[in-house]
Amino acid sequence: MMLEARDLVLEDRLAHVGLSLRPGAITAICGPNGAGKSSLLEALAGLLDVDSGSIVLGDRDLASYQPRERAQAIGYLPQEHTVSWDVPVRRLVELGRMPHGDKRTEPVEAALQALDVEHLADRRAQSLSGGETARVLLARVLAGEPQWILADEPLAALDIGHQLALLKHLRRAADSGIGVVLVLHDLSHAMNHADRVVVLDGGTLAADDEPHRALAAEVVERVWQTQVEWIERGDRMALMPL
Ligand SMILES: Nc1ncnc2c1ncn2[C@@H]1O[C@H](COP(=O)(O)OP(=O)(O)OP(=O)(O)O)[C@@H](O)[C@H]1O
Repeated sequence: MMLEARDLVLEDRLAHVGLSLRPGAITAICGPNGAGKSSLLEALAGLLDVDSGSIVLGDRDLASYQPRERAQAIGYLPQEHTVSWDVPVRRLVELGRMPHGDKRTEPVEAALQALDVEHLADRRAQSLSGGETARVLLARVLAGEPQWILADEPLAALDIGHQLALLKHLRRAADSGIGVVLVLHDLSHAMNHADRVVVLDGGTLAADDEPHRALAAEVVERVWQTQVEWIERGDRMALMPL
């Protein structure tokens, strides 16, 4: 099922943004601070009242979905990683099954393993480090086995090893048909791991294309106002500030 933003307008935050996202791919949303990335992701998750326009999942307006049905389809990880309940980690991840109303343990164990947090399963959730918290909250999203994973800066608190492990996992999820949408500040990760990059600037679309085009040095210079050069090594690219 496609996930579409149709002519979205949100006061001072998004202006006439239109996007059509296909499942089975990783889409990165990039842009400078305040560009509207989190707002767009929240809107795509059906969590914002927009001034005009709509979000359409499949052939229906997302607003017409029951909250439970929407939560089964879309797993959303917000930018703020707050844990309000000091329950054991496994219990927190089990809450990801809530939209399904079942107690299946297999997706919970798979999510704990995928995010490398099995060893933390019996720890109190509020006792975790920042990166551990981020991984546990993403495990809760994965435990719900959503058709779409929408994650706001999922790599920000992670060390490089866990960043790459998560990107590999998300690639496998995308290859299995899940739609993955990530807000990313790290343009090298977006370049190397996304199938498509949406660049926002001041609440409008500055680019929406395959990574090499959307993040070409001239686009980065224009949108981020920073001079850069891409260094190529094999099939990997690294961003070099000039
Ligand atoms: N709840 C809100 N009400 C009004 N304006 C908001 C709200 N949240 C964010 N904004 C403003 O909307 C604009 C876009 O914010 P948003 O959080 O979507 O940007 P972003 O691209 O995710 O930024 P960052 O990289 O800093 O996380 C900013 O100018 C921000 O100050």
